[in-house]
Amino acid sequence: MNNLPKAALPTDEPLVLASGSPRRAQLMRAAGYDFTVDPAGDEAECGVCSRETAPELVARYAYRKALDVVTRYDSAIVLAADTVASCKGYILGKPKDEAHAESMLRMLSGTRHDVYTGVCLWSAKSQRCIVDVSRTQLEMQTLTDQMLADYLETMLWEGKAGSFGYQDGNDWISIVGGGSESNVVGLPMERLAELLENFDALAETVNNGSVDPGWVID
Ligand SMILES: Cc1cn([C@H]2C[C@H](O)[C@@H](COP(=O)(O)OP(=O)(O)OP(=O)(O)O)O2)c(=O)[nH]c1=O
Repeated sequence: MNNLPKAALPTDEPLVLASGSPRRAQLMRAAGYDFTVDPAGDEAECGVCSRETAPELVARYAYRKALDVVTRYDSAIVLAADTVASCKGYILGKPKDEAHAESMLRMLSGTRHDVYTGVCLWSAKSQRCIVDVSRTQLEMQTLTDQMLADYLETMLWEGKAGSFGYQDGNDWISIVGGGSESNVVGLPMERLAELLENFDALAETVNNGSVDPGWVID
C-alpha cells in the first residue's frame, strides 16, 4: 500500500498505538507517524451482546481497548482499533484454530461481504475521544477444496478477522467499488487522517468511562 496519508496530531501529546497487531503498526510506520506501541489487555475484547451489529461491535471493542490503555497515561493520544468481517448476518473475528478458519472461509467463499474497522482516538489530557467505524465491501471467488487446503496450509489466516489476509496477495479476494484497502488490513488510514485533522470538532468529552451511549454499547 503506497501513499498512505498522514495528518498532524491535534495536540502536543505523544501518539500511542494501543494495538498488538503487526499490520496496524506497519500501516502507521508506512504513513510516517511517530508513535509507541502499548497494546490493550486481552480482556478489553470480551463481552457478547446478541443484539449487536458488526459496526456496533467494532466500535465497542475499539473504545474498550482505548479505555484500557488511556488510563496508563497522563498525556497521550491513544489510538485503538478493532476489525471484523461480516457475512450473511454472522460476525467473523479471528479464528481459534484451523477448523474454525476453514468454516469461516467456506462461509465467505463465493460471496460479497463486508469488513468493518472501528477506531477510537482518545486524548488523555483532555479526556475527549472519537469513536468511528469504516466499512469496505469485498468479493471472494468461489474457493475450490484445493484452493482452501493450499491457503490453510500457509497459516497466513492466523490472527486475521475472517481468516484471510487481503494483503497476502490472493487473487481470489478483491475490493468492490474502490473502498479502503488499509481498512481491510486493520486501520483505515484515510479516515484516520480525517479524524486527526478534525479531532477538536468531532471529539466528545468522556464522562465516567462512557461516550455516546447510543453508539458504544456496554
Ligand atoms: C480482514 C483482515 C484482517 N486482518 C487483521 C487485522 C487485525 O490485526 C486482525 C483483527 O483482529 P483485531 O482483534 O482487530 O486486532 P488484533 O487482535 O490483531 O490486535 P489488537 O486487538 O491488539 O489491536 O485481523 C488482516 O491483517 N487482513 C485482513 O484482510
